[in-house]
Amino acid sequence: MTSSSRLQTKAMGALLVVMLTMMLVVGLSSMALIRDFSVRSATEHTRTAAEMIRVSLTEAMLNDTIDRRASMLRRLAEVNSLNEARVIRGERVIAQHGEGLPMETPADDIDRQVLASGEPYFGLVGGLFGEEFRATIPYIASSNGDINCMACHQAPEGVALGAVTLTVSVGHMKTAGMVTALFLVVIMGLFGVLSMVFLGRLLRPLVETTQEVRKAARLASGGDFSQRVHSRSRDEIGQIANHFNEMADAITHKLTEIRDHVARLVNTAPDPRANLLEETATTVSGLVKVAQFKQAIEEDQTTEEVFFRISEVLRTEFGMAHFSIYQVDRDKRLMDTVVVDGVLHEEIRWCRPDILEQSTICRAVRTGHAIDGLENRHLCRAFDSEALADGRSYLCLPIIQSGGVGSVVQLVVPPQNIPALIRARPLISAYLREAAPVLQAKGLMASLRESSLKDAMTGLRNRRFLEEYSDSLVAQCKRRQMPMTLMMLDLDYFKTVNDTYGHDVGDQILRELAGIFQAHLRESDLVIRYGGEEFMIILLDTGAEAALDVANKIREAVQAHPFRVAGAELHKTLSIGLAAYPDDAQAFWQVLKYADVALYAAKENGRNQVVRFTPEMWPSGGEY
Ligand SMILES: Nc1nc2c(ncn2[C@@H]2O[C@H](COP(=O)(O)OP(=O)(O)OP(=O)(O)O)[C@@H](O)[C@H]2O)c(=O)[nH]1
Repeated sequence: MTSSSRLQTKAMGALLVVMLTMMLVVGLSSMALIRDFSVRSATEHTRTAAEMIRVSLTEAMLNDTIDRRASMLRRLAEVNSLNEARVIRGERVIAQHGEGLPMETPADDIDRQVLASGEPYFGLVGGLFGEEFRATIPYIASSNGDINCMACHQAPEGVALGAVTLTVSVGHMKTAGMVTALFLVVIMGLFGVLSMVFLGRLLRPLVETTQEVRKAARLASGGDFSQRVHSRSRDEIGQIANHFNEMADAITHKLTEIRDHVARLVNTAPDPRANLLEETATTVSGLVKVAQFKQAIEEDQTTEEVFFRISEVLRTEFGMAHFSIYQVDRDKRLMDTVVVDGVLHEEIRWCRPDILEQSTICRAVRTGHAIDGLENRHLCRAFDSEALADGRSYLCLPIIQSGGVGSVVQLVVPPQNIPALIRARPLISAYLREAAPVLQAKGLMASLRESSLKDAMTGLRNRRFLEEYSDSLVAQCKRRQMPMTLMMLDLDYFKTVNDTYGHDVGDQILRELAGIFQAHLRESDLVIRYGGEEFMIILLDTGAEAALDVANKIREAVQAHPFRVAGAELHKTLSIGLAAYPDDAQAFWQVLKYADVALYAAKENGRNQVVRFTPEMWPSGGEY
């Protein structure tokens, strides 16, 4: 049963209870009133009859016809519609005139009590529902009035000479009362039925309206605001329907507006069949997370942190298990994996490895467009053939930075996860759109920083790099308990090159020299242009002895190298000073100074040689 019909049932039930109570009260009270009336009229009737009997008996006594009193009583009873009329003698009369007729002796307690008390008795025979009324009325001796009782009776004033017991039928009055009560009850019953019909008609618009409002509200709570309520009247119920409809219109309008705005934000077409409320709420909460994500990545320090955060979003927010994030080096046309399946710097897994060497093999990099391998799995030839055979699909989303593809997010799913990825795609794209400018800014910052630590002419690290990283180099050596050797290198008689061939040729020689250094060193060794034509090489995890070999190899390589300048072939030599940490000194800058002192010694000794620092070279023996 619906709540609205419950309302109707309640109202009808209440009316029914009221009507039944009223019928009962009216029925019973009308019966009681008629009974009361019948008792009163019977009382009056018997009083009158008693008086008539008294008068008749007195006259019979005076006329000496008292012997015929029995038949007289019968006639009087008939005339007065009495069922019974019986005269009883009191003790005084019996004493004066004898017992009299048998019927004249007291028949019951009431007779005796009335004679004794002199008080009349009136009552229904058989209780409240009796059909006969009985009156036993005493005849009191009195000298007053029109007849003096004491003239005939020897009795004191006020004594009951006798009494008369009369019974009269009140059955017809009882029947009349019941008929009246029944009539009233029937009338009220009819009135009740009419009231219920009327109430039902009155309640119907309320019931139907509330039923419709209830249904519409239930649908609205689930996000469907299409239901409208039919307005049935112009009263408050009709107004409720109208107000509800206006409210539903306003909500639908506003929500549609919000949904369209939100859909534009995530670059997707709103689905008119989708649940308005749920769709909007889901997208808005997704966008809130995107905004939080943006705030977080802006505070990240490196692009790597940003990529890892994207990876975490893919894993936790979208439940992606398999994906790759590639970073593209546009200048060199290379690309590299940053994250694979949530792990940083993992081996390439979901594409042919040759895309790393030639980024244009990657379709997303080449075209700058999203590559939708969910619909057509054979769209990109670089997708891993094993994954393809496993039935997996892919979606590759390029991240555009500085007008080109800076990175690519590749999502790999089994067939059953394709619909979920299609649904998630707009929001994933929203995340990547937010990440793009942040990655660009961070990349720019990183390259700016990188360039500020590099020498523009040779591409080697500069003196500023040394200033920034010397402490961490020492800390690293201490932590790993490894040695480190510093070399100071200086071209011999470089001034003459400048003077003879000009500065440009001098620059070219310096650049070539940088190439020779790098060719003879390990990846972990650091080559720094210390200033002018002076260079510094730091050999990590290398003691002075091994470093001497490296230094000599470099020196020999430079000596053997033909610098081709202005159509001529030029040979240059190099002097190298060398000092070791921690053997020569504990402080970095002191080791550096000692290397410089050794270089000076090499120059002094005739150039084109490697000199290892010895304490005699620093006669003061003091701290730097
Ligand atoms: N072309 C060019 N020359 C530079 C650069 N930096 C320093 N030089 C020159 O290198 C020369 C260094 O000369 P000096 O320090 O007198 O020493 P040297 O001629 O190399 O003789 P040594 O005593 O053997 O060092 C100077 O002429 C500088 O102008 C540079 O970046 N490019």
